[in-house]
Amino acid sequence: MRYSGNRGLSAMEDYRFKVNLGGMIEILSEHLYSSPDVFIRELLQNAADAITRRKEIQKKEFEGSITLEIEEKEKLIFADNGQGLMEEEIHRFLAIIGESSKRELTDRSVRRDYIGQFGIGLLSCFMVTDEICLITKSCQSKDAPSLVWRGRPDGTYTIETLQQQDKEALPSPGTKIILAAKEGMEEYFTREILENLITYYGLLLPFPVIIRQNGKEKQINPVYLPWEGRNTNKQELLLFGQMLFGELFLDCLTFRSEEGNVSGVAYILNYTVLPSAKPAHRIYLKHMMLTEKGDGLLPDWAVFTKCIVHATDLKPTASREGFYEDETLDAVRETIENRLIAYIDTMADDQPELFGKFFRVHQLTLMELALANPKLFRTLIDYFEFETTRGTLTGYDLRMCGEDLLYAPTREKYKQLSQLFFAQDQLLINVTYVHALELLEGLGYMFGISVSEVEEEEIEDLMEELAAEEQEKGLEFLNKANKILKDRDCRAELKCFQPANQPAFFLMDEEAVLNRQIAISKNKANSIFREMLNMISSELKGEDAVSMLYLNYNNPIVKNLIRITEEDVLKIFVEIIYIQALQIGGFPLRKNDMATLNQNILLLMERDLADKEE
Ligand SMILES: Nc1ncnc2c1ncn2[C@@H]1O[C@H](COP(=O)(O)OP(=O)(O)OP(=O)(O)O)[C@@H](O)[C@H]1O
Repeated sequence: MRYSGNRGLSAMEDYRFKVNLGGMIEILSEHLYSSPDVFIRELLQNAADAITRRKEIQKKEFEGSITLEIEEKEKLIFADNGQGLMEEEIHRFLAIIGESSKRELTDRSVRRDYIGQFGIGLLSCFMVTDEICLITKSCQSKDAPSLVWRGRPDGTYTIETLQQQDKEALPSPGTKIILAAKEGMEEYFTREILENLITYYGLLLPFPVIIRQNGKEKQINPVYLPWEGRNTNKQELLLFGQMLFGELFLDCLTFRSEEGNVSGVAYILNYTVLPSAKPAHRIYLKHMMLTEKGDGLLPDWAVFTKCIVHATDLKPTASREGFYEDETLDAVRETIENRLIAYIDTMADDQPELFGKFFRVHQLTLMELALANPKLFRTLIDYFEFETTRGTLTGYDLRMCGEDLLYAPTREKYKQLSQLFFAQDQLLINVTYVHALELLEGLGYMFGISVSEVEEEEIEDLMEELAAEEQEKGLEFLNKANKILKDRDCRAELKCFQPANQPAFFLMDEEAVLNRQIAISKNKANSIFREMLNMISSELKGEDAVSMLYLNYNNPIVKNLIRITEEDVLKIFVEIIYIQALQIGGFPLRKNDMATLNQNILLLMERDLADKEE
């Protein structure tokens, strides 16, 4: 009892918090642990720590081992030959929640060689059982007795000392944990589930982990890291990956970071994944499976890999499902990142065939990667492909062609111009594919090549002026044609260009294209939407947005047209050429365009028939 000084107030008493263990277990199972599966992880972890501790105490060689004995759907016995516990340790470490023998006694800091640290892991067993029975014998004294501790979720426990002759007494140091299946949790006591779980969590443990059932034993782990120390060749590593992840991989590479003492293998997926994909890795801490999420540890862009990673010096979060973000983690990520980049870089030169496959499968991810990383850009840009008027060209072809690089910014523009550029063997690049423009601009920047959007002048450069006397001959015709096209916001010009069989080439201003699309949509739209479209079109330059119809003087039909004097006949031809040029360029046709075309074709047919009758 304590008194509150000399003020004459009543006595004040100190009370102790009490913990409702049932409530705590509920919190742990519902909020901290992702599923009851983790009880196997916690048991393995404690056994591994106990073996580490015994090695430390005994200072002489002994081989640790863990055995899981299964009584199908009823019971499991989880045994290790670790350090075991004395009675006072049981009272302290098992009975006080949050107390752990794995912290430094002096400053309570976390010991780097142990996996556990919080003193709550064992409670996870209550997700699958109503009683934890732990039989233990300490290695610290020759005469240490076998003790039986029984803990229940209501917070009560008992300790019993066994006599040496008792059947359950342990012959040598270690700990045995016996769990009976809680109602409804029998599936966690089946061979199938337990073997899966123990392999998943304990595959990389450095001492044998054995499953025993009906007198038969099976070891589930190789006891060494397959990618370290020994001369495991690539084929073997690929087989290991196939066994681990259950799929075939294109290739694999190993990595190692001294910081955090991290090493592992990155397996290259054999199929395309979206850059936003979240692959399932296997990330182990101190030989125990920790998480499938590579967040923070593996570069975000490494989506084309599945990795198995082992770390000893990274700090896990409380839920043990990830790592704390700190400088060490950043350094490890950078090392893995550099290794992957170097791998891609050298693969391009050393294994061109494999690189070709890799490149085809992961093109989209590699584009993003190249754009974010100048070093990789330099390697990869030569392999990306671009659609051009000279066929499909790679980045390498483009940077070696020795020409300025012109591109069409929209699909429509490319469609309009490609015929003209193609006919004169001029280069025009379609950048409307994902990342194409950024890659092209990056290429220009890196190799000092001019990259620009195609302008009207460049288009006009592909067309020749008519000789002076021909121009004069064509003037009257042009005036008439312009009169015919006036209502269509279009101006005609006479030029010479290739291909000669193309009578006209239509070039529409970007805003004129939009105007045309709006006009078409307005016809179909309801009144509110029509209002909106009106507002948009009023902001465009409207009247000034004039399109050009370049009539090709190299074309025999156009040459003949110039000689036609009857205006009604000329109108038929000019309108047909105009609408046909629209169609070739892939422009949206207005409602009356098709009607005009049909009407004109009929008129031509009538004229032709009338001529024949005469
Ligand atoms: N197999 C075992 N052998 C020896 N001691 C054990 C064993 N299992 C548990 N203990 C003791 O019980 C304590 C509590 O275990 P528990 O799993 O609850 O927490 P922890 O391992 O210390 O930390 P964490 O909650 O991070 O796992 C341990 O610190 C250890 O002293």
